[in-house]
Amino acid sequence: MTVINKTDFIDSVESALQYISYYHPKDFIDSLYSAYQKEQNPAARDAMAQMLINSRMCAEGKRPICQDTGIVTVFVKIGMGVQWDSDLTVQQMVDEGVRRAYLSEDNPLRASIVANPVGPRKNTKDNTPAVVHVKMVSGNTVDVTVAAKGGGSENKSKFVMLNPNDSIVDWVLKTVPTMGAGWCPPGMLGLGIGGTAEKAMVLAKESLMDPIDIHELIERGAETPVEKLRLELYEKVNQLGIGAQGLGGLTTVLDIKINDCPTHAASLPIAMIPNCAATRHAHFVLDGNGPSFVEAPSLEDWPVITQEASDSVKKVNLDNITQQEIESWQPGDTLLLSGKILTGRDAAHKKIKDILDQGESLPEGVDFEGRFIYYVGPVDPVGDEVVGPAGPTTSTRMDKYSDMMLNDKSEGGLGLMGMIGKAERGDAALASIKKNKSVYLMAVGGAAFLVSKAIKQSRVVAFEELGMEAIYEFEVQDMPVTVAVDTNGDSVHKTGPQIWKVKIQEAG
Ligand SMILES: O=C(O)C[C@H](O)C(=O)O
Repeated sequence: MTVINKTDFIDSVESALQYISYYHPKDFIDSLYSAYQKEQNPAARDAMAQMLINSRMCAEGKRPICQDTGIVTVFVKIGMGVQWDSDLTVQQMVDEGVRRAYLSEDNPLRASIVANPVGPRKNTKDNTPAVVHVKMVSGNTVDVTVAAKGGGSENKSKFVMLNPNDSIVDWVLKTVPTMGAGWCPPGMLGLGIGGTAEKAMVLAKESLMDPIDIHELIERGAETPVEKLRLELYEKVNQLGIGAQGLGGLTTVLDIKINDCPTHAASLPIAMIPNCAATRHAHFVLDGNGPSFVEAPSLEDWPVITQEASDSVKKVNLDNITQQEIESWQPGDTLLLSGKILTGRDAAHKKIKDILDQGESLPEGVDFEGRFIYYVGPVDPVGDEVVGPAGPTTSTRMDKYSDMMLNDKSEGGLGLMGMIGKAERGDAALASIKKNKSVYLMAVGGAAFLVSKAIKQSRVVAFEELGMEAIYEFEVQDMPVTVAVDTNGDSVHKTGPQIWKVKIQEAG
């Protein structure tokens, strides 16, 4: 009989969560580096360069890869021969590990969990509770896989009940383009096939805990129907041309993982969950001999990459920007932004709308006229940092506020000049951008620590109670962004994938 001690379990969970916040798995680094080397679209290649540079900086500095340090998801397999020395449940022990890891003084992680999702969505402040899956298995150990799943990729999860003779490939190829770029490709797609609706979702999530090994499968060849499906989907999803950050390119997925199990004769449940560029998971086993700490990798596992200078880099001073200047920007231009920007994301936009709907005035300092907004929820700073990792959040979620933010003050809007975020904008937002001769710029999702180095000053302007969702004013210097939608409403997220899909087809 193995006795597992509460403290060993909690210490191991805490340590694993800290570890995955700053170390990408080696298989992910290798796979991203090989995609970077073969990429032919300069914009997608640059996005992957930023992700790789960011990853190495995080490993060196022990700071989070992404500002979204995720919802903690833990798979615990408990051997039937194990006895617990604990007054806490498994959920409580995991939550204690989460609390300690996220409130660390050396490397605080962002608290992203809100209670009462229907409302009032109040931040729990320590990133608890985690989502815990417990399975009883044979044996005398406790096997734990810890993951921290970003909200942007989790939001793009899909589920369908196909008929038994429907094509899984057709459904995946139809569905992936609808997911846009908010899941921060390139990453993995995890599929759960079979069981019931809820079983398929858990299978899909668990498949993402496996290492990237598609190239080994390509080399040895598929032997089972599931392996054949993995290879077919890997090839065909990449032929869609979506590319890194949805900019168009050769690599959209680094691997396709599939878990399957028996199902009802009438059913074919399919769950598909993407994993973003901030792939974070670690595995450890407790055998009664103390805590288990995952061994630190060698920095030699990371390639040393320098960003290639683009021909069309423009330096922009946002403090004296003119309408004429923004109208000269073309989709795909690289800009280095300096000056002051305001931030705001989901909760701040809702609060602004509620205030305006009640006919009240916005708090002092919240004046968006002629300014740029950055959609971000940063990590708290440590040491001499101005701000912790601060990469862009998915802009599409703010689409419905476009008219409110962009319309001229004379039309009841807030007169915002431009927006900075990640992923594509929907048709209503594009129409609003075009009508207001505004612009939308994108920063690279998954390069949060790198982006934060361009932020030289930070202060909270309003809504401090919203925590990371407060409105800040950042002073930035040479913050790298790409023009994603120009003042005519033309979007690189529409043209990029179209162009690269054709190029890939033509290359045969
Ligand atoms: O919450 C965030 O910071 C980002 C989110 O994960 C997203 O990708 O939209």
